[in-house]
Amino acid sequence: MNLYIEGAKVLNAVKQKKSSVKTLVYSSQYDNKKQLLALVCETLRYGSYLSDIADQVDLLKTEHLLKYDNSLAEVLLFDFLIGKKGLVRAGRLKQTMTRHKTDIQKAYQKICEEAGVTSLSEVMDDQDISLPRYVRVNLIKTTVEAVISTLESEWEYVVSPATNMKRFRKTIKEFEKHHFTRDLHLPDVLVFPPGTDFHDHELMLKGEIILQDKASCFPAHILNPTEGSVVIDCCAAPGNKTSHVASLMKNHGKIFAFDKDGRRMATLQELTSVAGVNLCHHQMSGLSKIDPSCSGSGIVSRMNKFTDDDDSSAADRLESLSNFQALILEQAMKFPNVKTIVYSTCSIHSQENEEVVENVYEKYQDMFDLCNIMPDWPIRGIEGYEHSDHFLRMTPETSLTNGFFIACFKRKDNVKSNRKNDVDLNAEEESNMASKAKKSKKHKKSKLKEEESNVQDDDDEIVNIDEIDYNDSHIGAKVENDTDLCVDVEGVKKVKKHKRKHEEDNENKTTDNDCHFPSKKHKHKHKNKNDS
Ligand SMILES: C[S@@+](CC[C@H](N)C(=O)[O-])C[C@H]1O[C@@H](n2cnc3c(N)ncnc32)[C@H](O)[C@@H]1O
Repeated sequence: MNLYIEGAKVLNAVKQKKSSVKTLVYSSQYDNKKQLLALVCETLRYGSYLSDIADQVDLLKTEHLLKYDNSLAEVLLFDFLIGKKGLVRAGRLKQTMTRHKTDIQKAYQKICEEAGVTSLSEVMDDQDISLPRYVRVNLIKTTVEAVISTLESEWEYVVSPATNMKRFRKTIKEFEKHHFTRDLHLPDVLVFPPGTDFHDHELMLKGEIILQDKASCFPAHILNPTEGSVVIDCCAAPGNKTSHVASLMKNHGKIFAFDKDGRRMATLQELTSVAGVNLCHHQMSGLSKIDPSCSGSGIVSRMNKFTDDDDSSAADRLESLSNFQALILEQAMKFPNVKTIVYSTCSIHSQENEEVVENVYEKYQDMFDLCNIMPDWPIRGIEGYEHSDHFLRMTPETSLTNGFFIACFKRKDNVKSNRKNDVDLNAEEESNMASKAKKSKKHKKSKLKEEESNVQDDDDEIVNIDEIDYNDSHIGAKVENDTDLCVDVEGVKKVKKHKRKHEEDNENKTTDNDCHFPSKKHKHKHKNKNDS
């Protein structure tokens, strides 16, 4: 089977909007899906230029082998001109292209000259959004000041004068390669130029810093757990947010980390262990029949716009994802002593965000309030939803992060539940959860092994390009338990605690439903154009 013929078939079907690139590539008979996906995506990226070159050279009219197939000409031109290895195993198609080599190169040069570049990849690089490298300081092991001081031997710390996001963006855009600064919004996050490589850095290896996109650092801050809190991380693996919550709790309190995927859970255990987290109980959860992934449509990838599903099967998928997300959010609301719930996704789709939150809120508004988180954050939920103003959105263009969505609920004062069944059910659930956690601790290793062999590999259908996992996403509902309730591994115990001074201080700082970020008078609205 020929790569280019298959590539052209997929490309034609995509152009006719028959299905998404991913679906078409997976249903192709061509063995090397990764290679096929890369070829189609790259050809789409350079599409208009390649089509221009084919026109200028008159390839379609002069070469019967191309059968008036513009897509075939484009995939061939891509590998002929731009692809790293040139045309591979193209047989007679290669001879066809080679016959026109001089004309093709002339046309390519002309286009480059017109664009003022020496190669078309320069044009593409300008169009790609590269996000800064965000580094989260692990407060369990060190302090932000200590990390800055260590890093100053290699990088230059820049004190940003920015007081708003626009200026902060400017500071970062003007960064030189060796610059870094503190994040404007999150006190434990440092910002470096895109592509800064920390993977082998000693601070990384010691677990003192963690590479985590800024957007995904917001949920833990919005949850704002005090030391000693009890937190349930519902979809926890691979554990970045779990370890962040532990860091904010200074390793004091309890975290129940749930995930249904044994392999990812093993990663969570490794990650939290390197980070020195020792308050975490890991648990495989039930609900395993529901499609686990969110669309991950907010994750910045050069290929995203070409691989994003926008066909009807994707609509079905979005629907089942949002059903799952609503289910898990409702589940969190049913815990009778849960005080704060943070819901986040790295999807840009309103079906997984505003719709999920508003539908669940409608059912539970007698018990929970929607918090007005970070009132001064300029990008709110999609307009047209009743509570858009209460939601946070992030986009690569505005916040220089992956696309992200966050909502936060707080239990109304003195309202436990007006639904008898919920309370009964929850006492049982909490008890189950606690005893499962105990069991899990005892049999952690054997259970993991067993689950790993049983678990369906969610990533089976994922093809990575440049190591990007398109399906990675955050269906994270985090639950901070009422401080009056201690969910212990022995079982559910109600323990009246004296509120500690720092908790009272914290309460005094927090007004109504506003979370702990400083509020500003002016609110701006932004309609997210990316939403579909
Ligand atoms: C995007 S990931 C979570 C990322 C994680 N919060 C972090 O910050 O590292 C979503 C997780 O949900 C898990 N998941 C999916 N369905 C689940 C279910 N029914 N119960 C528990 N976890 C589930 C998946 O296995 C996956 O690890």
